[in-house]
Amino acid sequence: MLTDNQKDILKRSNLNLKHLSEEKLLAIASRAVDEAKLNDEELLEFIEIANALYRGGEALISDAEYDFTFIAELKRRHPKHSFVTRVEPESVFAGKTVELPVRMLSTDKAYSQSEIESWAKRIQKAADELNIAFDSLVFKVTPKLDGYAAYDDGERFYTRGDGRKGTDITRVFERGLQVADNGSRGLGAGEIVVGKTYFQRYLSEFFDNTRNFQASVIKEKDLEQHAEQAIKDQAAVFFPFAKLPAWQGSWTELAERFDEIVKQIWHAVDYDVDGVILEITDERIKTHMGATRHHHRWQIAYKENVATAEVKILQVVPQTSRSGRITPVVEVEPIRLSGALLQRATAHHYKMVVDKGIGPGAVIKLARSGEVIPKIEEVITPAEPDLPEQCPSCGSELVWDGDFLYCTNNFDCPAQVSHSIEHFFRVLGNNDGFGPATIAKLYDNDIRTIDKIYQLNASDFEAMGFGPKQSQNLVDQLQRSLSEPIEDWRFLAAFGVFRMGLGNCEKLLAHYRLPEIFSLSEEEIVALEGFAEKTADIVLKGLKKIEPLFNQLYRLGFVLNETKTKEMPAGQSPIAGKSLVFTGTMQQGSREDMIREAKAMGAKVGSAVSGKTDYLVIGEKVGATKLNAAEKHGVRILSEAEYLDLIGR
Ligand SMILES: NC(=O)c1ccc[n+]([C@@H]2O[C@H](COP(=O)([O-])OP(=O)(O)OC[C@H]3O[C@@H](n4cnc5c(N)ncnc54)[C@H](O)[C@@H]3O)[C@@H](O)[C@H]2O)c1
Ligand SMILES: [Zn+2]
Repeated sequence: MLTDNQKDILKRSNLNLKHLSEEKLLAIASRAVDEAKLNDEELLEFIEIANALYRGGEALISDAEYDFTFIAELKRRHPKHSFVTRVEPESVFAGKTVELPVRMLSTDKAYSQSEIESWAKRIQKAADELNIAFDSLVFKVTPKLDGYAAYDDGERFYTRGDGRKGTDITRVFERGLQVADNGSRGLGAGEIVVGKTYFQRYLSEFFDNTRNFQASVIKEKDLEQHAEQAIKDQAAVFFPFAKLPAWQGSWTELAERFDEIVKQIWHAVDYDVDGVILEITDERIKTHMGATRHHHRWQIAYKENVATAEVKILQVVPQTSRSGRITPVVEVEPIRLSGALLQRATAHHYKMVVDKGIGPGAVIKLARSGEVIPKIEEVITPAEPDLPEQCPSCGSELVWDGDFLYCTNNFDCPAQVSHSIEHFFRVLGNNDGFGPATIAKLYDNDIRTIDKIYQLNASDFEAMGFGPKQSQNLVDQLQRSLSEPIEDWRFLAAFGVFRMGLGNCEKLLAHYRLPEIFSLSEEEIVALEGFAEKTADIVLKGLKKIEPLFNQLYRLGFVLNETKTKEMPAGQSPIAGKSLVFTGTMQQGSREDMIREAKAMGAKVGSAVSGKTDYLVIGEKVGATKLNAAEKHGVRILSEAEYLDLIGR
């Protein structure tokens, strides 16, 4: 049974059990029902409820189960779902909902030093792009408080809410809450926490856990007497991140003394801590790297991985992918890890297989970090690897390109051809029947391109050995794929151009219409959000390659829903035709992103203020030159918030 407190939280969050019964909810929580057996609605309802209960201080399951079992399953089914890509909402507190002064995001997470190293590489790239010496950068490590995120602007106090809008809980300060360490008000983001030792001694009798206690401090209009006392005793405080004990130093030192530094910072405070936060301190890098809707790219949380296991490798099987890359699939002795049965692991490429000795008999440490197929964390006992000499599909010679082995057969490697066809029908998503077995049979009958498939009629299928019923069904399904409407970006993504997954196709088609994308220049692609120079080059080459097939299929008359274009019609955009200059550090995203958006809305964006400038948009830490110039020319100055208001965001 759910407790009364839990029921109360669900009621306040406006969550009802629609797809699950209470019994099933609890059965899932106790893992008596496997997550894979849930349909999408049930899985999502379970996650929503777990999240609300967690935020309300009455968690139903452990964090590890939440992250590695349920969110991992959701991520596998719907990688773009808002629970994966945005800040998870919290909505259980009494008080007025208000816009937050700055956006409060979640954090990106890493569970191994190698993931931290990849993050540092992204910082290095940003430093290179800005001509800043990477070695001169200061990294900062602080404890990751496991309390309640809140923001103190000096006057008002807010919960994190959904990251954009929080709840005004200024009353908590009015009730006597202090800032940790005799700190002053107005230090920005932090967490409401309670001392561990104090909790054990005075509060554990009345509250299940610290989270439960912290939630009660925020949630209740009338404080419980022990909570009131804890505030008086300054055991429960607001701890601004700016006041946290920190390690600071260069990347070289951090990488060298990683374990030691993490351990020291992890234990630097007497509060519940669920990791450490690593971030870069240089404002230029922060602005340059910006943020996703979920986290700042210049910050990352390092958490301990609870789900690791040591297993023996049975064999490493080469598989040829759609692009001809040979992927090593590592098969291991089956093992259960945080609830799931694992039988295989990913090694990124054959270079890694060779370097690390990933061969039959080797013992490896697996970590399940949010992905369904676990990563190889460490090779404990290496073994001689088996390197494939030929493509496992067509027997052609293999060549190395960088870290990867490739099949040299670009025309009729069965694996490449079949995977491309399969990919096409799967991504379209408006048909059934073209799975691996069907496609293999077509391949054997010399039907090896998608346009040829669309020319087949029922008797052609029958002649290839498909039964009469299946043959008719295949023809019906082809017809259905042509007449059932799909988004144009989905259609484009089905061609499997390297780097043009669903997301990038949608971005591209928000600016250009379908056939015209084939005549775009590299500059035009680079100008779009998310397309760097290197990507643009690869995308152009990829588009060239599919153009003939695309034209043939496009002519068949698929029913495509056009993506809504980003450009607003002039007159409707409040900044169309206006001349803008952006300066300073922006809080709501990177300056580059804002500039791109402004351009897409029809504004001209310059770098210097002149008599022609309409608006100067200022972030934080603005130099005097631009401000003086604006004053001199009578240019209207807008704060970041005023600007976002103006464009209606
Ligand atoms: N058990 C459950 O049922 C359940 C349900 C939902 C979420 N969760 C847990 O919550 C996590 C997601 O929560 P989240 O979005 O708060 O993300 P998160 O765990 O990544 O934490 C992000 C937050 O860390 C805080 N933070 C703490 N110390 C900090 C420091 N030193 N510097 C900067 N920021 C610091 C910030 O307030 C920031 O908002 C999940 O990974 C999961 O483990 C558990
Ligand atoms: Zn091949």
